[in-house]
Amino acid sequence: MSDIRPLRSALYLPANRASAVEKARAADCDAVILDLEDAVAPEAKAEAREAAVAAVNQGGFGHRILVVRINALDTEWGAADCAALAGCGPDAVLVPKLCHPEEAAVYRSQIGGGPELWAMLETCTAFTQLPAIASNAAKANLTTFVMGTNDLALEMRATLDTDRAPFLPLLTQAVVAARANGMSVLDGVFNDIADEAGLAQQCRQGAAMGFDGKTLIHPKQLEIANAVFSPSGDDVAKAQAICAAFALPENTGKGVIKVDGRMTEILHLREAERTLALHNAAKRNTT
Ligand SMILES: CC(C)(COP(=O)(O)OP(=O)(O)OC[C@H]1O[C@@H](n2cnc3c(N)ncnc32)[C@H](O)[C@@H]1OP(=O)(O)O)[C@@H](O)C(=O)NCCC(=O)NCCSC(=O)C[C@H](O)C(=O)O
Ligand SMILES: [Mg+2]
Repeated sequence: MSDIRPLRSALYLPANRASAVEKARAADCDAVILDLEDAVAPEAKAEAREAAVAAVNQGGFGHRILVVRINALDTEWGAADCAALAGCGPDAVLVPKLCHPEEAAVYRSQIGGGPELWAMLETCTAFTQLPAIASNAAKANLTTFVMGTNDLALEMRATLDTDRAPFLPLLTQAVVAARANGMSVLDGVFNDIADEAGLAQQCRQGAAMGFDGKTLIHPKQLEIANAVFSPSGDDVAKAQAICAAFALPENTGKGVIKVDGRMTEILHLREAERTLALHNAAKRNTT
């Protein structure tokens, strides 16, 4: 479990906004996503692509997982984005609007073998195809799903508010598909930068649903996401108590014991070990 990778906070920024790129190098986040897609105007696509390649080559992002979100291959910019990123080394390339199971392999062949693929789940078609997309993911080293709730809301003609009632079945499907295939899964963005209470509520909702973390659009949002998606002091204390109880000589070989009055099985021990590993890894990522 020592290879656990915290993904509590993934900060998007337009790749062609130099001041934001500089801030991201020191931001308290687990991943940085340099965007070439919706945050970049059509006339600035080439400049943003060059800026992303320069930022990847320059490095300086420390422990942060460095991701570049490209334009889709069915746009006029997608092929050039893939070619540019094949020549440099981000940790991952985020594919927007993935719809069909065979698409990940096409992106993989254009980008080459280096970076992981991540994919946005943000079209209605993707959700009709999700089990097949997820079960094909490993072949293309597609490791992570990212919810695109803005695009989904647009296509569904649904209302995207803090509670996200219309999206709950889809959010759950994304988590289930990811977990069934050993993938990570990140929740969508919260657009109202000033609404800290709303962000906290939505982070708690995402954490309770099983997401690894949240995608974010402003540095002000990082602290809340990091706090909600990190194990709390109480979580850590409970996990330590479970590990300690199973380690007692009288509990050797037992599949179920009582810890603090609660039935506790081996599956709870595994969960406790994961909580402690995530706690330690998250501490290492704290700037
Ligand atoms: C939303 C913003 C355009 C707001 O920008 P601005 O009004 O300039 O904000 P501030 O004045 O508060 O900025 C203060 C400084 O902080 C830096 N900054 C701002 N945002 C970021 C960021 N995301 N990362 C790093 N640094 C950031 C600014 O550079 C300012 O510094 P300085 O210039 O020195 O004063 C802006 O926040 C922004 O562009 N956010 C990211 C937008 C984005 O990437 N969108 C695309 C991804 S979201 C998406 O597409 C969802 C998905 O696909 C879906 O379908 O749901
Ligand atoms: Mg989108």
